[in-house]
Amino acid sequence: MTVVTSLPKYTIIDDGTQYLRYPVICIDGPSGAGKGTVAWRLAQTLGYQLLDSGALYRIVGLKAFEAGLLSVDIQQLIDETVLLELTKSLQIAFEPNNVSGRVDIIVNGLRVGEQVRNETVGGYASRIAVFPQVRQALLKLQQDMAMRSGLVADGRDMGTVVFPYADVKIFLTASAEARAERRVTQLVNAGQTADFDAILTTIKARDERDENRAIAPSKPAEDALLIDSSSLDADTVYQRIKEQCQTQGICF
Ligand SMILES: Nc1ncnc2c1ncn2[C@@H]1O[C@H](COP(=O)(O)OP(=O)(O)OP(=O)(O)O)[C@@H](O)[C@H]1O
Ligand SMILES: Nc1ccn([C@@H]2O[C@H](COP(=O)(O)O)[C@@H](O)[C@H]2O)c(=O)n1
Repeated sequence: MTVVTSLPKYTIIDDGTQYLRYPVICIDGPSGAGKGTVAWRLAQTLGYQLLDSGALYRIVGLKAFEAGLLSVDIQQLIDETVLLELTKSLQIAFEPNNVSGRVDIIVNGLRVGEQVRNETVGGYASRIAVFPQVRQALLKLQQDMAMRSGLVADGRDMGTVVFPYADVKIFLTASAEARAERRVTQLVNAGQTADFDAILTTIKARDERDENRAIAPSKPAEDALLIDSSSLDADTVYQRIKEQCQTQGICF
């Protein structure tokens, strides 16, 4: 029998104010490390909500591209004020999709297609993710998700910035080569062609941008458990994280 503990807890955040919140499990790490896969399984098993924070940045990146804010020349400056207005104009919601094993993204009432998940949009996301005002505009939406039920949050700065008080923090990584290989398999299984070298180059470029930006860089929280999944299958990763959750008092 699965016993789900999702009781609200009180916690004190910075300014001394007491907030009601539920258990939070953070899974941070680079693209292709397996965060989404394990986050989905944890959320399903525990009956928690799933925050796919990368999807937020992907949506803003895609909309910025469609609005002509992202030039092909990556060095060209982006107008942060315009980007902020665009970000604020987006009403974003998630809905679990049992077929894809990910959340569907609803923007201003319309479901966004799977194109948001491709590597090109991942690149747009990492270009707009460097802007402090954009990150700030997305912060409350993310934190509010922990006010309604238990939460599994997948991203880059879940444990360091968004939920510093989280019950469980995992930094899930894997070598760039292992992650590129997974992407190739994913694309081939979807009937698409895939160039390993091109994917590896793109992954490394995105890692570089995410790890070296001035605000909320991708890095493990001081109290995170580090897991390198390069030679671990997805089930082993899940079991390790489950053990860590149990150690922190989350019941399965
Ligand atoms: N431990 C694992 N071993 C091998 N393949 C894995 C493992 N975990 C996940 N995968 C596969 O690797 C691919 C990428 O996984 P997933 O989408 O979960 O990564 P991610 O970290 O969420 O990436 P992104 O941040 O880009 O969304 C998927 O096809 C998934 O099935
Ligand atoms: N908490 C987060 C999550 C994501 N990003 C940026 O979005 C890009 C896409 O993320 P995926 O997890 O969907 O691959 C990512 O490369 C980051 O640039 C972020 O900054 N913070």
